[in-house]
Amino acid sequence: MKIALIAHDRKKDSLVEFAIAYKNILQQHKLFATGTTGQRIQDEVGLNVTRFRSGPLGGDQQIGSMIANNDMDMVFFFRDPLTAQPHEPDVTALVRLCDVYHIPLATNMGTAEILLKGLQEGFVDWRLIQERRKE
Ligand SMILES: O=C(CO)COP(=O)(O)O
Repeated sequence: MKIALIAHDRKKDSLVEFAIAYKNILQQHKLFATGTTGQRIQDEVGLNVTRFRSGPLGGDQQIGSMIANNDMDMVFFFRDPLTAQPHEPDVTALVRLCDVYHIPLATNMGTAEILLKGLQEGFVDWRLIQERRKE
């Protein structure tokens, strides 16, 4: 499965901790990330990640494009609800596309844990069916 990892600055530590905790699951999948988030995941967790541009520089839209092309299976986007983002329209657009294309999306640690464990336990059937259709 293709998984996107994104975090606003104040949530990057949490996403790194999450990735460390669930490295054994995440390393089984193809990982994609916005620039700075991806760099931290590579450096501090040792996972291979395809890095796009930094979120504010278009990285969110690049991941959004994969979603729109039915080429992303799950998104972990640790958003900071307490800090205004200069690229809020990009954030909103990415979240909206997840809903348009029924892509599982976790925006916080609690949901992320359930989503990733559910993936590991085989509960994410719908996306697997979509993935098989692309073959
Ligand atoms: O701002 C972001 C997502 O909206 C994250 O971008 P970076 O990973 O480049 O910091």
